[in-house]
Amino acid sequence: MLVAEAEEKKHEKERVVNASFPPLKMAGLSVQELQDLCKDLHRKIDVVDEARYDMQIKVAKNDTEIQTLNQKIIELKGVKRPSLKRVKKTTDDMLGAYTDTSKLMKADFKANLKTVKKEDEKTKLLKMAAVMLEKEKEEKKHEREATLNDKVPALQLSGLSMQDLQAMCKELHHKIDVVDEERYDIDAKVTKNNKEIENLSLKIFELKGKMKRPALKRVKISADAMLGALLGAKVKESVDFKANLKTVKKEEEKKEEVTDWRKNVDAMSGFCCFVLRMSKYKLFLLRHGEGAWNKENRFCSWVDQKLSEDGVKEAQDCGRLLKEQGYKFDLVFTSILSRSIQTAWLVLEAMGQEWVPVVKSWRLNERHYGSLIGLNRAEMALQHGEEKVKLWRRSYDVTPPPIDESHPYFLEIYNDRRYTTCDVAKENLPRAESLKEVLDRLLPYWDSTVVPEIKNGRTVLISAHGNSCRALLKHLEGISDVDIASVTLPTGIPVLLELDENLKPVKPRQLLGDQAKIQAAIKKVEDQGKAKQTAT
Ligand SMILES: O=C(O)[C@@H](COP(=O)(O)O)OP(=O)(O)O
Repeated sequence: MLVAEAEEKKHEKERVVNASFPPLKMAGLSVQELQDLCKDLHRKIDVVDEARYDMQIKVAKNDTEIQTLNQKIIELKGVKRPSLKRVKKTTDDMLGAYTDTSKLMKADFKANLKTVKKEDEKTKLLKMAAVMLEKEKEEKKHEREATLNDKVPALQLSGLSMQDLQAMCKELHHKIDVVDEERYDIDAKVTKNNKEIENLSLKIFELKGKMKRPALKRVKISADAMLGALLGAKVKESVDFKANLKTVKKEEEKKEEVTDWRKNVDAMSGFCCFVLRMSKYKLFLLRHGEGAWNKENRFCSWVDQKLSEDGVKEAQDCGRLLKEQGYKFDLVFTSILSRSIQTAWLVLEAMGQEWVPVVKSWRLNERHYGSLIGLNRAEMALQHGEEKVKLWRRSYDVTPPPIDESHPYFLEIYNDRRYTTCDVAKENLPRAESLKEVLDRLLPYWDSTVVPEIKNGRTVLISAHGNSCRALLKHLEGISDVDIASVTLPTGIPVLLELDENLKPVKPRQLLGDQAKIQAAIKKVEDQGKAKQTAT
């Protein structure tokens, strides 16, 4: 069986590599055409080699992460890592250690920082560390460029005969195959490592046994609705009967609190009230195209992942659709996470409106999923039940357990330079958020920065995330705390809101595009929280 599997993998690899670079056809080509072909092949080697190089770096990073996670598991199982020696060092010694890279690896920063009492000394050290990190990043960039240039030296075509050119084409074509095969193998390793990291993270999560049962939300619901639910009528999955029974004390409580503007509208005989109010402004909300971790079904949140290939296409399709429908933007707001920025760029490019200003703020970031970050939703549903995962993902005021320093992505997030640019100090940035907390941090930005632009007549696109857009929709449409749980946004689908002069919606939100596809995409996002077995 193992042999058969290995054979199958080999064929798959050959198929993929051959499909990316079909056989060489040189018959009948002129000298000029052969030169062009050489250039094209040379460029392709560059592209594949860059991809290969980046993946190799990722493998190295993942290997370190796997080691750290394994160590963590050993510790959690009770075998203690030998404690780090706390060396009392003067600030000058420490600064020396930071500037001397050979000592840098040995410095136990955490232990030492505790010994540095004065605040200004700590700041000095942190600044030095930031400079060091920046320098290291630059060095890595140069190293990358140097390695890539070495591997694919510049093309020399002048004075080559037709025969020479044909030989060179063959050589370059062969080289592409070699590099692409390497890239393929490394890619497979990245996928394997990702899976391993995911499993280890899950194991740690379980070992810590930290997961507190999130407080159940008390939903006010009418007695009739509850009886209906008990008798099998169609009810929302999120209803918590126990909590509800306690809230239903008197028959008067049958009166359901209606804060959803759409319900109010229904109560006032439907659409007539829309036509009474004029649409003054158009606002577009967009959840970015599919990100790498959306594809892997992992909670991505504040981890900075790029768009997947499908995500790039979604963003481009979205731009083309908006262009076809004749929309023009004056201003785009994004979060400070790459997937929302990349989406904004691709949309603007597809619309031919690249010049439109793009303004970024952490306040539009995805909801901070705390310690759930990096974990696979389906596996969490298997472990903790679909209901709980739904509460974490869709309830209004349940905050997931916070991220702490031992979390595998803690440093990647909080050491990122972008979080030194926020309008709150890094240590006051969230460690986990409910949807309510997202709205709390988003509203001041909306009121102070976005609203004035809209009221000045600018057509605004907000390219953000599933939950930051849901929070904004809740605010704008007055959706109730309960009903917001059933609002799900698919990736790459623009949501058009038509607003009156007070920025109140005058008609239901429109998800633009093929409605059947949109419904299928919404279902796909909802199903991410189901406990289906993931392939191993
Ligand atoms: O953090 C994430 O993984 C998703 C949302 O996850 P769910 O709330 O859908 O679980 O955010 P986005 O892809 O919009 O940036």
